[in-house]
Amino acid sequence: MSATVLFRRGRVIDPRNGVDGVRDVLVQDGKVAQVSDAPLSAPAGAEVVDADGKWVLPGFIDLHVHLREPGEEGKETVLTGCRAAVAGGFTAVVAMPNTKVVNDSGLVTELVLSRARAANLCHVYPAGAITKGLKGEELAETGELISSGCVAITDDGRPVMNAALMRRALQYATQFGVPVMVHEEDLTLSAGGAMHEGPTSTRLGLRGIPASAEVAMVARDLVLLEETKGRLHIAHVSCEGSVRLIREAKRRGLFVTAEVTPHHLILDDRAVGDYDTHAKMAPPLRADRDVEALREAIVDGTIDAIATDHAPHGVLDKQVEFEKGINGIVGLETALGLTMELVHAGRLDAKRAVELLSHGPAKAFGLPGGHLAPGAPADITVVDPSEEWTVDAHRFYSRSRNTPFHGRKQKGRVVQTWVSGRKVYADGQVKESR
Ligand SMILES: O=C1C[C@@H](C(=O)O)NC(=O)N1
Repeated sequence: MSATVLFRRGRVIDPRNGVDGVRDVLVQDGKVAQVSDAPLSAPAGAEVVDADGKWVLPGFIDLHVHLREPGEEGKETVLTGCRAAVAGGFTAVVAMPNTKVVNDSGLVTELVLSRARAANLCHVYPAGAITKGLKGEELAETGELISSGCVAITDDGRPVMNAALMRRALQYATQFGVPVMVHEEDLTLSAGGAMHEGPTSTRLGLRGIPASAEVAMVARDLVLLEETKGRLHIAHVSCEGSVRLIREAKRRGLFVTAEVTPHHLILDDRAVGDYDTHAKMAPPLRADRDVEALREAIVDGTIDAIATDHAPHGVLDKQVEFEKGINGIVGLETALGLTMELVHAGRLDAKRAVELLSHGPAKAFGLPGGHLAPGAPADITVVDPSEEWTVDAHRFYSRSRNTPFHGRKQKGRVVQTWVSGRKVYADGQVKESR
């Protein structure tokens, strides 16, 4: 049930609508009803949220989440992933198709959507596969995927190595008005690599993945984008060379958007330390110069969104030799804290940080939400910007705990999450209504 709610005297940061100041926000019937400079009186029966000293924000939208259902429910399910999402302040997530069965058909899309309806916590938007079975050989039924509810197509986890196929995917997806989301990795350059190629990989004696494995594919796809006049979204950008190409493509007016993960903004390849598989992911953590370039790119608008690439894996996937460790880390419950590190360090202003987590992703994929104008869905995240806390992976709502950030001190925490005017997370508890 969505009640009448009054968020009182919070700092409302709504970048799309140019709002940054103390406001009252009234929510009715699952929508934002009023945003007011002057204090509002609470309608009879309204729940009042004292937001003094807190930030009242458009709900966060994560363009890149692995929910693992169907097929790997031991790592995550749609339900446990949605719990982790709302605990992290996310009111909407885009679910990657590299499940087992792959989401390359309307049937799997509908299954994910029905699990999301049953979870009834946050919005879940499935992404469908570009190619059947993610094999990179034959296009999946793009039209069927989109009419069943997919908001993008992607082979995430794998690149589309066949350029002709990629070109056709861009042509098709454009007709349906959805972005092609790409995992940029030239497999002939990354083959056998376990981490970024640089002094640290040399010291550890690990085969490296050069930055060119990503940059060369970004270059190829921007050429194809220009030719097809399609719509391209570049997932988890990790290096300086990619940033430079995307910046230039945007300047020339190509329809390209891009995301970066919190971990690529915070850590460099030295985090692999002593063969720590919790610092292993695709693309790998890069050099400090790349991290610096990514930080500049989120500020200047080259990057549109912070997306977590939440990638749950089991203990046995990680407690192995580094080369055998599986790629990926969970991210939903640490994204805000890590982003706030950049805000507190003066590297990112609060308004832009909020934009990267809300309006930026909404705009990139054409999703509802991401702002708080009257009439917008009442998807709202309340943050205490000064609460200090320590990441404890054992307390994650996610079914998996694979994070390099366990024990890290954070300042800034999600205190409440509201979806369509319903409180789904508060006081450290997910509020289920199934
Ligand atoms: O692209 C990907 C896929 C993901 C996964 O675990 O599915 N893990 C990663 O680290 N990168």
